[in-house]
Amino acid sequence: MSDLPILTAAQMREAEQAAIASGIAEYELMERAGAAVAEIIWRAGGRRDLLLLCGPGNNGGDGYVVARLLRARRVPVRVAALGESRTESARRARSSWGGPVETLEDAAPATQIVDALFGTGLSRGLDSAVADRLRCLTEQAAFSYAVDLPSSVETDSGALLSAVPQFGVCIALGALKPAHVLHPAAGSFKRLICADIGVAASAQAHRLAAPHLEAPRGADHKYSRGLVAVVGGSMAGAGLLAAEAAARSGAGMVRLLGAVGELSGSDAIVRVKALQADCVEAELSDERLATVLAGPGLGRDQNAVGRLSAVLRCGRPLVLDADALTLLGKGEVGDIPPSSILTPHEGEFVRLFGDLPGSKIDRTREAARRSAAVVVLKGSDTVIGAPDGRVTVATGASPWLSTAGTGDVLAGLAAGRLAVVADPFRAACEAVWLHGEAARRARAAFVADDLIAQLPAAIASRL
Ligand SMILES: NC(=O)C1=CN([C@@H]2O[C@H](COP(=O)(O)OP(=O)(O)OC[C@H]3O[C@@H](n4cnc5c(N)ncnc54)[C@H](OP(=O)(O)O)[C@@H]3O)[C@@H](O)[C@H]2O)[C@@H](O)CC1
Ligand SMILES: Nc1ncnc2c1ncn2[C@@H]1O[C@H](COP(=O)(O)OP(=O)(O)O)[C@@H](O)[C@H]1O
Ligand SMILES: [K+]
Repeated sequence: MSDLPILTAAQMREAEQAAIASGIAEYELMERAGAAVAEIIWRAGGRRDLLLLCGPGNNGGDGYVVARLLRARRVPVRVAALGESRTESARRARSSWGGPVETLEDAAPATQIVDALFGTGLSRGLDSAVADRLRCLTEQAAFSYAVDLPSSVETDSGALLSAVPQFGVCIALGALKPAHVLHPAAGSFKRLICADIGVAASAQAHRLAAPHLEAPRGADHKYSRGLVAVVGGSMAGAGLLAAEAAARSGAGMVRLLGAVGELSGSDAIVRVKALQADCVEAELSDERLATVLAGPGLGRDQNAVGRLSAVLRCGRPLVLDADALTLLGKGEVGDIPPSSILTPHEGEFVRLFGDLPGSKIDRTREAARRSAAVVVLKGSDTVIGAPDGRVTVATGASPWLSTAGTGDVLAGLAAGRLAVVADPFRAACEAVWLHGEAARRARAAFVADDLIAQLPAAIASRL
């Protein structure tokens, strides 16, 4: 997994224009795109018969290049087009193909199908007859490819503008687009390949990459490795899950502040009786504390408000989750201290920041800017935003994560990694990646505790 750049349609056009200004002709970019796609299809499908569906723009142009190149390798290729080509490069690619062009309605199914109808230029949903035909042909093929994007997905938001069939492979050209990583669009293909076409793309948004972690050094001790306090509350199990995750995150020591004696769990976690706000305040004055986590199981009553206020005043790097976010959203406690990590799910996010416009990437970035905090907006696509505009998006997390308590594990993990690396954005990225990796290792039907058990192996895999 690499930290591939993610570009919006406009940013991609800018990158393309810069490449053209540097002396690469637009048609040359189309040839490169077509060659990259043809190579991928050739390697997987060899001489299996293939049907290319070509649209009117440059996405269709890429398709004609693919058709020509695979015909040259003696693949039985047919082309079906949606009208005439409307750009100069696409017309050139079509005339270089020079073979027969069927209509979409008349085209018979094939073993391999390539959707080169629309890419970043899609401006509205497909006509229902076109969407139906695309679905039918795709479902009947054994191998299916979407060139750049599945036709019907909105490039910048990942929304579906009309029904999208399930593709086997999506081949992103030059860079990833938001629709490659954001749901629902990111669920419309099984595999994603990003083809390099020589367009230099620098971006503030990237796909989350596997982190490089460091093992403790000989001179380290439990305090130098990071002391984490987890401020528990009325739902003690959630606080314990978070504390257990923090304890297996690489941090040196974890204290769980709350009631003592009523919970099982690891004896490595130091239970500290701190039921009232003043006790929490006293405990959080320990200079050695590297991070404080509040939220999982905190509760929402007046006692929780008092405890959270003590947390917000303590001056340590914070991770705020669950009930802490809900109380902040209600405006019942103070402001969010800068450099905190916030880990909302969609509901908590809206309660905190309202109904922000734009894609999940835009909304997370704006929330991070407004709060001066690192915001981890969770879900099947988790977006991590920093106040300076950097964003990473985690893809491919196991849907088995949709089970109670996994958010508490993520919050504990984020607090632990923050204690280790002292950089909120890096800590949040590491935590999200490790969480996804623990889920991958736990395979299926796991509960939150099983994720925690997988954390040491997930960490060991990145040392
Ligand atoms: N960027 C790069 O570096 C490179 C980009 N390359 C490729 O270019 C692709 C982008 O090409 P593109 O801009 O020509 O847009 P594309 O998606 O082909 O379609 C636009 C056309 O479709 C039309 N149209 C839109 N929606 C419609 C609908 N629902 N139903 C019917 N018509 C509809 C729209 O007309 P409209 O009616 O909106 O005016 C317009 O005519 C990109 O994805 C990649 O594959 C590579 O070649 C090389 C390097
Ligand atoms: N369908 C899904 N696919 C992948 N990850 C998911 C899915 N649903 C939830 N998750 C992840 O599981 C965790 C759930 O967190 P949260 O909603 O706070 O649950 P809880 O409060 O029960 O712990 C988050 O890390 C989220 O990203
Ligand atoms: K396409």
